[in-house]
Amino acid sequence: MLELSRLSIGFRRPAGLWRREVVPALRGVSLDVRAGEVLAVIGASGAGKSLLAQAVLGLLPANAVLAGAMRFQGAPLDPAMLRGRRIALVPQSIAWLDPLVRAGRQVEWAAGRAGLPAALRQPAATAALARFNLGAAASRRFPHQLSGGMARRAMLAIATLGQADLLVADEPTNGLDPENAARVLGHLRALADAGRGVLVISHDLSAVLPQADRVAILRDGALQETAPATAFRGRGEALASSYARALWQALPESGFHPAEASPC
Ligand SMILES: Nc1ncnc2c1ncn2[C@@H]1O[C@H](COP(=O)(O)OP(=O)(O)OP(=O)(O)O)[C@@H](O)[C@H]1O
Ligand code: NI
Repeated sequence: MLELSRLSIGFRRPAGLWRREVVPALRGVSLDVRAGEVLAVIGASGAGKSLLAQAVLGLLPANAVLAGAMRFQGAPLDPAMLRGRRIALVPQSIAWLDPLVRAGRQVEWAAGRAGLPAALRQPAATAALARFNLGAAASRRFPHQLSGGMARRAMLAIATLGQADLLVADEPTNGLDPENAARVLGHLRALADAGRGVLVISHDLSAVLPQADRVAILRDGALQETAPATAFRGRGEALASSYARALWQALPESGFHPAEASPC
């Protein structure tokens, strides 16, 4: 569905009086998202995860330089044409919500953009908010009256309300308690099971692993490997990169204790 080939992103900055240099941020990343799957992109803060999302949605800052190829459903990707219709984004920042408009109304707008007739927009918005555990009281609030986690769930309602084929969710569980986080990831899983493609970005491998089909590991702008979620078991012998193995072994659920492994 989505194919990224050798995608590189850098940022122009002045270097002396006349020259400009490009500081690399994403280096030759190739990956694909298939219909029906959840692909998790995992990496530490600053690894380039959000840049990947911004590139796919055509939302990179003006000083960004992009190289490589992006294709969507077999054709060169034109983000401006597809954004919000065929490709939806759950942004990392809750500042994407309009501060002057009540949350429920913003979800209704999304229903309008999805092509629903006026009479159906409010019930659709109510249902979308309820899916993420938000009721009428939250719907009436302005963004600044919502908690961070509530605002994130409102953005999830907005992004998932349409019929987008591909959903890109950038840190969709940040600020959520385990119950709401599980609900969010469960819904993303259900969208994939219904045939959509889901690219979920997170710094938290253990949170997304149970719902992911494949996991792409980013480090300092470079892809370390893309592995099936089933490779994250045992001591990570099935993982190709030492970085992915170290990430896995650091999790309690790996059951790996370095102290036990070394004879001392
Ligand atoms: N507008 C910009 N100008 C210059 N550099 C930028 C810009 N936006 C991002 N970067 C750089 O690109 C790199 C990757 O940023 P990105 O936001 O993709 O990280 P991330 O993996 O999403 O991190 P986090 O988990 O903290 O959200 C960082 O080194 C960042 O400083
Ligand atoms: Ni980010």
